[in-house]
Amino acid sequence: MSPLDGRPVVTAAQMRAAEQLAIERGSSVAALMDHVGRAVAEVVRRIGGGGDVLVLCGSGNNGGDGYVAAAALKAAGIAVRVAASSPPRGEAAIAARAGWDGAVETLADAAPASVLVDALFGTGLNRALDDAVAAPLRRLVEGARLSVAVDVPSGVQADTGEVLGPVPAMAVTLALGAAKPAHLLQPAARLCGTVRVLDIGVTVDSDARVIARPTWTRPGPDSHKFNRGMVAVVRGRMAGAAHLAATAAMHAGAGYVVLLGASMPEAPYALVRKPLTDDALDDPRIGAVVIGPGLGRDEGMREPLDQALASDRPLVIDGDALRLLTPERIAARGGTTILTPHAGEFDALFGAGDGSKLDRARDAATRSGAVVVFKGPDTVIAAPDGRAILAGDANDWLSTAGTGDVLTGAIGAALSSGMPALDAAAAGVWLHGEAARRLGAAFIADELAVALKHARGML
Ligand SMILES: NC(=O)C1=CN([C@@H]2O[C@H](COP(=O)(O)OP(=O)(O)OC[C@H]3O[C@@H](n4cnc5c(N)ncnc54)[C@H](O)[C@@H]3O)[C@@H](O)[C@H]2O)[C@@H](O)CC1
Ligand SMILES: [K+]
Repeated sequence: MSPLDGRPVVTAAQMRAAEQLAIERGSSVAALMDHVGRAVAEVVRRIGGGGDVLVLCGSGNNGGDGYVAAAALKAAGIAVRVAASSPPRGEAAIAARAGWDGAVETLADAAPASVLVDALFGTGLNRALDDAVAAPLRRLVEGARLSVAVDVPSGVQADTGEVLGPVPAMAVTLALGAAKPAHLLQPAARLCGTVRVLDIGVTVDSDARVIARPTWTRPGPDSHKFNRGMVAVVRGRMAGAAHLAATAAMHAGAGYVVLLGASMPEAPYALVRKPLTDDALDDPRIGAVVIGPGLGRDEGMREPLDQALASDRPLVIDGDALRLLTPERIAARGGTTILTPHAGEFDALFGAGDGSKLDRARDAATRSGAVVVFKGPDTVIAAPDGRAILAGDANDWLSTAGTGDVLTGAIGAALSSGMPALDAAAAGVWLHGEAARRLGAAFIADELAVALKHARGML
């Protein structure tokens, strides 16, 4: 059982393919189910505090896992009961049911236990739960001290993170073999509680991963202000937003941050202010140009945006600048570009789609040729080559003005240090998330920008 950080994220189809490969190499569905069920039982025994257990089993292989777990718990001396939504279908699940020698109650009649194990539906869910299942599930989760979902909470769509109908929240979810998008994407992620990956003896790989602590070198004896990373932030109509991004870049560890479009010195004096002259972006030491926070969406702001697009410097584009662009225009730019849209900006730029957030971010990255940071309570970072990084579990207090500007600045700092674009985007998202976690509640964006230094200090 291990945390999600850095682990592959797989769809149901990818997971089935990995399982199929394991089967071709000599395993079987029954053997995998046996492995899973026993591993689930071991975790439930450890975290269940010796309390009695009720295992809810569905008709598919998720239910099969449940029967194996129940039998293993019983063998370990735990008081365990089983209730089923319908009889098992499929050879392995039928065999697993046969391995359980106790009674099988109906969901409607089952009384709660102190520990509830939800093995009703996993990756095979294809529609909302019937009320005859949803209502007892809710009642039994409410009546339990601890609820544990096997693979995903029943009622969530594993690939998209959609919640099909009202589904109760679990305390713990045991992701089998690998994380699924639903463990990170909202609204499903909120219903998963603490997610741990359970090794099931199947090798999985994917070009999507869960965000992990970045590798971001600290200054050394050879460091000076320019080789630590030089960030140029373009100021627009609302100077405060660009100022937040610039402050964030400094506290994320950039060596030299210049605010372009301003000239009067003012605090903080570490922030260099210069006018946005025609050659302002020509300095080859600039490791990242940040444009968009507070830029303004009026036609007058097209000029600085054109200048930034024409420059050969790595570019981070956020906020208003995204409203003045098309994916084709960004793709035509070439070079390194990172886009950081929230949902509204994303829809305006790429169109409102109905795929999963992961699919939409990937499609946007392909179309624009840019790394796309599709931010929100869950953030998906996608690269044009198909790689993706998912970050869940954001501090809800980030939903306040200016925090997006801070993220843009943090990503700018990472990019300016020479990191590849996908890594830089992920490093900025990680730092931003960690700073917010440290601040706790009701912080403001100015504090978040400063708190980046504490998160940076952890690296
Ligand atoms: N494929 C494998 O080799 C393994 C799969 N494992 C488990 O198998 C799960 C996937 O198994 P399945 O593909 O059998 O799928 P599920 O066990 O998730 O359930 C699918 C079954 O439920 C029905 N169903 C779907 N939505 C329903 C709804 N709302 N109401 C009523 N019935 C509904 C489907 O028609 C199907 O019969 C994984 O999540 C995992 O727990 C593990 O046992 C390890 C091995
Ligand atoms: K489940």
